Amino acid sequence: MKSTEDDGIARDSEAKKDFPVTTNSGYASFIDESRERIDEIDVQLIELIKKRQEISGSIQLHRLESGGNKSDTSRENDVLGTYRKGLGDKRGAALAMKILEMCRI
Ligand SMILES: C=C(O[C@@H]1C=C(C(=O)O)C=C[C@H]1O)C(=O)O
Repeated sequence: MKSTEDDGIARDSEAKKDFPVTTNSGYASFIDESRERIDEIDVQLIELIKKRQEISGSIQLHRLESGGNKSDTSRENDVLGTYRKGLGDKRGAALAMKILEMCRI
């Protein structure tokens, strides 16, 4: 299995402690409960993305209606920087680009 050092992603070291993953049923419970947590996170992420789309869209629309450009490259670079700082250069940039794309009207 990859270690944190290999890929830069921290592991949830607490997750497995509640389960005797040395047995088949313990392992299945660990997977099931971990997936439930992932599902909850995904629901939250989707809600946050939808909220971001609404806010971003209203800024873009306002700018368009005032005769300006939809996009603002300087601000997009700041957003890119935030994600790179938080998630690492490669993953951060990839996610920021996707989110910016999804928020364009
Ligand atoms: C929301 C804005 O408009 C656009 C959308 C952005 C975004 O989704 O973060 C960033 C810059 C702009 O291209 C903004 O200028 O803040």
